[in-house]
Parts: sequence; structure tokens; C-alpha cells
Amino acid sequence: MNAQLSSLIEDLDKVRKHSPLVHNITNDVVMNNTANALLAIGASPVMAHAIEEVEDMVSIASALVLNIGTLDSSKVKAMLLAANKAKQLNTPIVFDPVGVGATAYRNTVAEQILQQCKPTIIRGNASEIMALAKVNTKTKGVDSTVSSDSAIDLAKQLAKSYACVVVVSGEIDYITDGKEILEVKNGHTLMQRVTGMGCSATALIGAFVAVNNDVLKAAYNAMVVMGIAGELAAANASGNGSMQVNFLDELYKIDQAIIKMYFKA
Ligand SMILES: Nc1ncnc2c1ncn2[C@@H]1O[C@H](COP(=O)(O)OP(=O)(O)O)[C@@H](O)[C@H]1O
Ligand SMILES: Cc1ncsc1CCOP(=O)(O)O
Ligand SMILES: [Mg+2]
Repeated sequence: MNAQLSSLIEDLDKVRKHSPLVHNITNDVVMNNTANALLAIGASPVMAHAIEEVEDMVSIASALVLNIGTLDSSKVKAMLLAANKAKQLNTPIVFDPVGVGATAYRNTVAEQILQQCKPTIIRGNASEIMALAKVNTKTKGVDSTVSSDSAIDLAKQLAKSYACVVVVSGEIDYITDGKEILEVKNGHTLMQRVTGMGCSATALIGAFVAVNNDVLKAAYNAMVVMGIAGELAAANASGNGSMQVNFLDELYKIDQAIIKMYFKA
């Protein structure tokens, strides 16, 4: 087995053995999907966004996920407070800039998060990564209008500028620390038709970076798991309803044998 796959299987075992607590301050659309995705892979999710408790919650978590899908000023305050605490405790922060580029408010908040929270990992679709890098793309709300290939160079720049790992998702996922670029070829087009697939990817990255200090590998490993589970879910889906449910089942079932059989090098 190659070294990449050994690292993935090691991470998966650790997630299932330690069940790391992943604190999510996320959007109102996907709370259920992402909590279930984290449970299915073996992690422990908590959604908490009250400013009165986020610092306490992140203090007992192994990763913090910030997702700006449905923003309001209280949630932004909560994100900044939680991130500040996470930084003090050296807890990794994963940022999902949902819909950035679509409105001025989202752009301002995303910039604030980049500057003040210094995320460990950013995961977005190509339009979002381009918008974060201040390139004008026509964003279509939360969905990408461009292919992931078109954001590779900007993802690299962004990773360098903010000293973090950047994941651009799409038909091929690209994961970069500004120097190296890893590619994930697994996945299925039906994944785009289920809301919260990108958010689930970000949450799973939270689970993987909670058990692996090698941030680039952790992000890559989470995206391979996403891709394989997405492909297998689509194989038995008759539409987006069954796709959503099958995806959770495939996350639950994924193991060394499945990974070896379906991983696309
Ligand atoms: N055309 C595609 N082919 C295969 N997999 C895809 C495709 N589009 C998205 N995915 C997968 O769906 C998941 C969510 O990615 P994406 O749709 O880019 O995020 P978002 O929902 O934030 O826009 C990722 O795991 C990605 O690899
Ligand atoms: C539809 C929608 N609107 C605001 S947040 C959200 C969910 C986006 O989820 P994803 O980016 O994972 O598709
Ligand atoms: Mg998204």
C-alpha cells in the first residue's frame, strides 16, 4: 500500500478510536447534514454558536469549524471569540467561506476571519477560493460557476499569504500548502445536487486535522474519504434524496478494503 493510503487508514482508525469533538459554528441549512457526516465517520459533532458559551465549548474540542453560510452579526462575534480561544489552545481552525463573493457583507466577514482567526485550513469551491483571493468571479450564491482547475494558482497564493492549507473542491479536489499540490480524483457529479456536501467536506477535514498534525495530509485524507463515499453513494442512488442518505451510510461503512478498491490514483 502506498504511503498516502497508509496515512489515510491510520487517520480513519484514529478518528474512530478517539472520536474527536468537532465544534461547528455553521449555517442553519446544513447543521443536520454535517453533524450526521461527522457521526458517520466516527467523530463527535457539536453545534454551538451562542457568544455566551463558544469559548467554553471550543476549549473542550479538538477542532473548530467556521462556516459563513447563513451569517448574522451575533454568529460573527461568536466565530471571532471561538477562534481567538482556539488559537490560544493551539486547536486547528477550518474555515468554509460559503458564498463569499456574492455579497459585500460576506466579503467583509470572510476578510475579518482570514485576518483575525488565521485558519489552519480553508476549504471552498473554486468561485469561493477565487473570491477570497480577490479575483472577481461571477458567484452564483453558494455554488461554483467555474471549475476547480481555474483556482489552482490562486489557491497556492492564498495558502502562502495566510500560511495555511487551502482545499479547492470540485470535479478534482486540489489541496495545497502553497508549495505542494495534491489531487483527489474520486467523487461524483451527483454530490453537487445535495446541499451541504461542501460543508460536510469541511467538517470532515475538522475531524481529520484533529487526529493528524500534518495538516496537508489530513485535508487530503478527508477529501479522499468524501470522494469515495460520494461515488459509492451515487452508484445506488435514484436521485438526490437517496444520495444524501446513501452518503452517510458509505461514510459509516468505509474501511481499508473499500479505500484500496476505489481510490483513484
Ligand atoms: N463534478 C464533480 N465530480 C465529482 N465530485 C464532485 C464534483 N463536484 C463536486 N464534487 C465533490 O463534492 C464535494 C463538495 O464539493 P463542492 O460541490 O465543490 O462544494 P460546495 O458544496 O461547497 O460548492 C467534494 O467532495 C467534491 O469533490
Ligand atoms: C444553500 C445554502 N444557503 C446558505 S448556506 C447553504 C448551504 C451550502 O452548502 P454547500 O456549500 O455545502 O453546498
Ligand atoms: Mg460550500
